[in-house]
Amino acid sequence: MTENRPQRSVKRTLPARKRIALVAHDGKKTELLEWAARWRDTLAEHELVGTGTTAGRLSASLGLKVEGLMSGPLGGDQQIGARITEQRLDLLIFFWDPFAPQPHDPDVKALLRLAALWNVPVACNAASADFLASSPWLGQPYEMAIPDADAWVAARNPQ
Ligand SMILES: O=C(CO)COP(=O)(O)O
Repeated sequence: MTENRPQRSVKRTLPARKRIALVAHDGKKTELLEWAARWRDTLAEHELVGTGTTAGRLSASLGLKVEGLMSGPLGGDQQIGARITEQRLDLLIFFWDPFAPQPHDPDVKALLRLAALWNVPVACNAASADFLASSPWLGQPYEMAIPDADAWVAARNPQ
């Protein structure tokens, strides 16, 4: 009986130009906009994506291209989770609101679970986002370990 978690890992290299998701709940949008304004020049070096409302506000206030996915309550968190699973996202900055239950709380939890699973760096508030944005790894390739998905499937399908 194999333990019910991936037993092997493989290397994944994050590119120098990161694909960064920016997301904030309504009660945290102002904080995220203020944070992003401080880091505008840094963010401009990377590819930005966000849930619908957050992306629209960031794009307008920063004057940068921010790809807009679906709004969070309509499935945007799940779209970002899918990108993480497909190794198409490198960093998640998600100012989730600890004081406001969301209609899509299961989606929020699912997104944070996938980020933890796939070893994606996550910032949940301005201080952690400062640490990520000031990291020397932000502008360089970064090698990390992720679960070996092929080995996981093979172990569950013994010949
Ligand atoms: O709800 C969100 C994340 O869970 C964010 O969605 P919006 O950016 O559309 O407000």
